[in-house]
Amino acid sequence: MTARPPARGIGVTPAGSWGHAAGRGAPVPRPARPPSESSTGAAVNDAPRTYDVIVIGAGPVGENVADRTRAAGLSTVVVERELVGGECSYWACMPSKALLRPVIARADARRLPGLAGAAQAPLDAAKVLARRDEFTSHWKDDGQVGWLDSVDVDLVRGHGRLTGEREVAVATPDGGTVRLTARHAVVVATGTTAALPPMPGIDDVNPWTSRDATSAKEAPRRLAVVGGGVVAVEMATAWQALGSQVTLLVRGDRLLDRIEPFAGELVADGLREAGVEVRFGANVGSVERDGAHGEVRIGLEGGARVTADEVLFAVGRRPHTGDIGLETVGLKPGSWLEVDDTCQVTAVPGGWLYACGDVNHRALLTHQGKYQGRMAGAAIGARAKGEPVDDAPWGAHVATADHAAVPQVVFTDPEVAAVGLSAAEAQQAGRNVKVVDYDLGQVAGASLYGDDYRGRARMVVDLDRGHLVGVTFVGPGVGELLHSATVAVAGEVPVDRLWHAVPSYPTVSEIWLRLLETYRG
Ligand SMILES: Cc1cc2nc3c(=O)[nH]c(=O)nc-3n(C[C@H](O)[C@H](O)[C@H](O)COP(=O)(O)OP(=O)(O)OC[C@H]3O[C@@H](n4cnc5c(N)ncnc54)[C@H](O)[C@@H]3O)c2cc1C
Ligand SMILES: NC(=O)c1ccc[n+]([C@@H]2O[C@H](COP(=O)([O-])OP(=O)(O)OC[C@H]3O[C@@H](n4cnc5c(N)ncnc54)[C@H](O)[C@@H]3O)[C@@H](O)[C@H]2O)c1
Repeated sequence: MTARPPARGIGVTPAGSWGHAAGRGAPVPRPARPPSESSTGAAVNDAPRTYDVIVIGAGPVGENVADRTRAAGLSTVVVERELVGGECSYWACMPSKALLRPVIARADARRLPGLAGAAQAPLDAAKVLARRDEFTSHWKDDGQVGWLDSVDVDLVRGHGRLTGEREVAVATPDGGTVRLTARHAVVVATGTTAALPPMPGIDDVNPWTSRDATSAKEAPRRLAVVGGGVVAVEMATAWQALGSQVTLLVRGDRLLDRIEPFAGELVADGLREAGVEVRFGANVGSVERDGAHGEVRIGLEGGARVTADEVLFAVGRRPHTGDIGLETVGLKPGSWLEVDDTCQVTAVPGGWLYACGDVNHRALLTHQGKYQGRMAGAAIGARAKGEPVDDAPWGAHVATADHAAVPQVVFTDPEVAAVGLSAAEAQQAGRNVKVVDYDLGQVAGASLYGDDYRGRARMVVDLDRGHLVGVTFVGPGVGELLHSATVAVAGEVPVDRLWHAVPSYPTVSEIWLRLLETYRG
């Protein structure tokens, strides 16, 4: 990763140059390296190397923790067993969005007379996949390793395990062991992997997981997708457009069940219009494949069957904590790591163990994990220097937004963009709220954006506190609107003051004016 991304050029920009770590000015002066430290991952001797901070896992979150602890002047080492940049850079956010961007651009073009005709052709799947490969730097991490080096964070390649308080042993690829000791903190940022449900036949069919769905070299003729969450709807959108006939098997009766119900409804409509077969109440009971490469037969409860060339299971995640030595510090292997708002693991005494990102299960999103990394890194820095920790809500060392203002964009057609609480969540939390809905297609900027614009917006106003606690937009192009809502929710901007925030005419942002007019009656 480079601190300042180079101008984008195919084959030049490393994965993760897209901003996982903060941009910064001059490098932070590095403390003198103790004799036991090495700047390489090679096993130099058996003596433990001592650092101020050890980070296990160099995904986007581990990188950001390391960035912040180095900025605080603490010597820092990260341990990575695969690629520096983690799941997000190589098998999740970046490749999936590289696959989806042309799909969404084409859908937008098809809504514009004068352009629609030119946008009827199928996507050139080979070129889309080649661009995806560029965004993953062909699954090489030299760029991000270079970034670590540029900020004086050491890297040890291998599988890291806790071996006791402040101790980590790394099993290196050459069969050696590097022992590390932390003066101040060990941060677990080991992320997650795809969960597979226990089911007859699942071990024999070699199902696709999110890794295959983001790195496949060609579109299967028929793809069955199991799940109704974000991975399922995004990957159904991508592969249907890239040439597969997709069948989406949803065990419940709606998509995206953690977001406002109208989001799932509009996304289901969009998937169906794109040619995806969406089946609700489809509970998969068994899977079997004809030989090693034959078709997959998926048995649904009730007796129905679906046949496909590949089956993707997108049914959630499990933490990478099964083999990281949790038992040596009194924790249960395989568990999510519960943390306080500075990301200290609450069940481990002494305050030296932190967990950031997916592994703490607060919000399985890159941007939110990176935010936790920034806060935890700053808290570690303050504690190491004996400075006060600002842990009041919204303080400098706490990830308060995890509870109140987690934003998420789902890159489907239409897009979904949501932050904070849904109406149902706010009501369940006992809040006195007013829910305001508006048809996005009635906004001038939206109708200019594309003909027959279909979308909807909702804001949830806490009447006792006088500010928004949740906003959801669904419609083409709404992803870029979301940050305005995040600022309103995280900033607890009084709704009366929002009335003075004038959106430009004629943009889709005028939805704000319409929502506020409706609220005020
Ligand atoms: C298909 C898909 C698309 C997604 N799209 C988005 C999106 O658009 N936007 C978004 O915000 N989020 C998205 N996410 C979620 C996002 O990928 C995760 O929230 C993010 O990767 C979490 O970062 P992390 O650093 O916590 O973990 P990871 O990215 O999983 O990184 C953890 C790292 O730790 C390493 N590691 C694990 N165990 C060890 C060990 N014992 N020793 C050494 N190293 C170890 C791993 O090799 C890995 O490199 C998507 C997820 C999926 C599956
Ligand atoms: N654009 C984005 O921000 C983005 C994109 C992809 C993933 N992600 C993140 O990655 C995480 C993982 O995504 P995901 O879609 O795998 O998980 P998810 O938790 O979002 O959805 C899982 C879905 O699978 C269903 N399910 C669970 N067990 C099942 C079973 N046995 N059979 C059938 N269905 C089952 C659930 O009801 C749910 O609909 C999410 O938390 C998400 O936030 C984010």
